[in-house]
Amino acid sequence: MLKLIDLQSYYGRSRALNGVTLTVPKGEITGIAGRNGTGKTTLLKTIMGLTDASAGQILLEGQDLSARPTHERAAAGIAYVPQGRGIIPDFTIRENILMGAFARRDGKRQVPEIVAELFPYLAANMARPGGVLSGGQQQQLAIARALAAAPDVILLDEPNEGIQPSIVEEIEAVILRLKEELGLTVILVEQNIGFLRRAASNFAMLEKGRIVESGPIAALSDAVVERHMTI
Ligand SMILES: Nc1ncnc2c1ncn2[C@@H]1O[C@H](COP(=O)(O)OP(=O)(O)OP(=O)(O)O)[C@@H](O)[C@H]1O
Repeated sequence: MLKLIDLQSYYGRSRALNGVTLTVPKGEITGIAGRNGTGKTTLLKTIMGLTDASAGQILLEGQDLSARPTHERAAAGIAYVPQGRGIIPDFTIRENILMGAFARRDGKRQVPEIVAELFPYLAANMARPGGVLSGGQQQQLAIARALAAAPDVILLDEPNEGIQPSIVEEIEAVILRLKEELGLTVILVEQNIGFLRRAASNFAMLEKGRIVESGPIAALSDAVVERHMTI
């Protein structure tokens, strides 16, 4: 279980998270929703230790990671798939994936077998540069890179953003397999409420850096969406 307790987070002196407390159940998908600029990305970055400063506790199976540097959080089992994917265009697919392997606790530097199972196209094109891939393929590559760290928890920031509708279903299927076949704990920032309702077991709705609604996914009603997501 991942427990976030009273998280505050800052960019310079500006506060972007203001007291976020959330329990993320093990082996489930927890959805994070909210309008633009409400702190969803900041929440994931704070879990990874990537904002300028933060306070509060981040407990992974009881171990407090909040004072640890990012690479130790990765080694503790948290992997991050950032918005925009962060692929290195001049690196090959294999090199992009292996970047994730540096966080592995067992020292193995290899492309995990599950990558070939989930992403046959990537497996068949390991020597191609990451930069030539489509948006959907780059998203697959970013997930593959995260899996190369052999994580327990994976943080996904709007994985369907900017991806062709025909590929969205494939990405969604992969996210469900991360939970069902690999038993990963997933935190999913997602604007597509339909997908959140299909995939997540719990949700938290952010507004101005705070959680304004949270609970089992059945509580993510149309009224809640209307109240906190329409402009
Ligand atoms: N690098 C940064 N420096 C300063 N302020 C930032 C930075 N990144 C985000 N912010 C501010 O922090 C707040 C939360 O932003 P964040 O990106 O976490 O929101 P979000 O909910 O993920 O939005 P979106 O849906 O647009 O990705 C916003 O007010 C934003 O302007």
